Amino acid sequence: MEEETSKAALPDGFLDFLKENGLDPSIYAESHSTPRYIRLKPGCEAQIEEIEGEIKCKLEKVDWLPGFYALPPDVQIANSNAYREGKMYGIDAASGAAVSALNISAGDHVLDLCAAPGAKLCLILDILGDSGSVTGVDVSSHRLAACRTMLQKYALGNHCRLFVADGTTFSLLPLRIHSDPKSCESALEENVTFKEWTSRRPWKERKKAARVRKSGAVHSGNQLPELIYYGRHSGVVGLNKSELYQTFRDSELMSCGYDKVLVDAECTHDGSIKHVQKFEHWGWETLQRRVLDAERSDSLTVLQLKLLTNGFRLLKAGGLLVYSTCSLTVAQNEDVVKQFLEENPLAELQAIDGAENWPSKNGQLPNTLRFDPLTSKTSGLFVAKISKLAI
Ligand SMILES: C[S@@+](CC[C@H](N)C(=O)[O-])C[C@H]1O[C@@H](n2cnc3c(N)ncnc32)[C@H](O)[C@@H]1O
Repeated sequence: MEEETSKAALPDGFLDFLKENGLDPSIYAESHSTPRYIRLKPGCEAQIEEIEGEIKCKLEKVDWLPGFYALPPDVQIANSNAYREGKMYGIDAASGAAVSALNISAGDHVLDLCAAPGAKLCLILDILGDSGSVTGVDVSSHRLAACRTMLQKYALGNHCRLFVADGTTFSLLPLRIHSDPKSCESALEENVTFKEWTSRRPWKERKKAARVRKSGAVHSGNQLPELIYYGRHSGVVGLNKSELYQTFRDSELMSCGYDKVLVDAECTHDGSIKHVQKFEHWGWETLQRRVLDAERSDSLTVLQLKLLTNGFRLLKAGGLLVYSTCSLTVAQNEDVVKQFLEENPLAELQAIDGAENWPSKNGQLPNTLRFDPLTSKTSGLFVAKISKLAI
């Protein structure tokens, strides 16, 4: 009966899309009761009762994912003081699982290749605390600007730098040597150093960045990555432009690359029930155009493979990469990973620690995982963990 209701609520085009991709529409049957999830900023756990009082509901601990809490789907948090003051984040538990699969430890240098709007990036920074670094990259300048706002809201930016760039060609290594944050020159010219970041950028610099964006150079990968934010301890302060934008040989990447890379790739979002639900308001025709278009799906798989390949190139030997999408189609997940493994003999799929207790199912490739909304009571997500072997 419930399945019938959900089928009736989904448009024919979407049902056809699910059928073509071998996906059972019943995974959306309980979508309207899927909980929403939050995590608390480290240090705010003692304030749980106060927060519960404010949002007028109990925070139910997610027993399989430390630090996460479930709430009924209709509870609003955006207007609460706790949210406004940056004490809690809205983030789906499956997203938390993707970050957990990276096994981040203190001091890691992490690359987040599709970072915006930044829910996973913030979690990574909270795990790292006062150590390591995070480099966030996204091709969309307005989405990455929202990510920067989030870093500022949660006071998380100290060890982070953000670049508007094409993740398929991004080529900057982590800055392992931290420079002197007191250096105080402008970095507009090659030979002067970056001073502390400020939101008030010189007019000339803003104009130049706008020109580059307008020309489409970011998308074509012909332009230097645009640094739109860097924290005091991100390693940028005190460098000059040529030091920041140094290029490296691929052989150097094996020892100097990132410890961890997250490729949370652009996808059709069909597994994300929250995303699908938005189309109830935007109109199902928009879903047809943005999600189901076959040509778009084909070019997406090419993009996903390129992002995964470049993310892996930037990983050091012994490092770990997580590939995730909020699509549940095999084409955007197992097929992409399979082709990538065939082309990259140094890549090996790894079991995800702790996943035996997660409400996920096995993917079609060994060690890959699928969170479907019905079984997991989370938003849909595919997760694969890949290590880079030494030569
Ligand atoms: C699924 S979202 C990432 C969500 C993000 N990781 C988070 O947790 O908030 C995918 C992102 O990929 C970005 N993207 C699309 N093509 C890209 C490319 N070629 N290089 C880098 N980012 C890209 C999109 O702008 C979008 O922000």
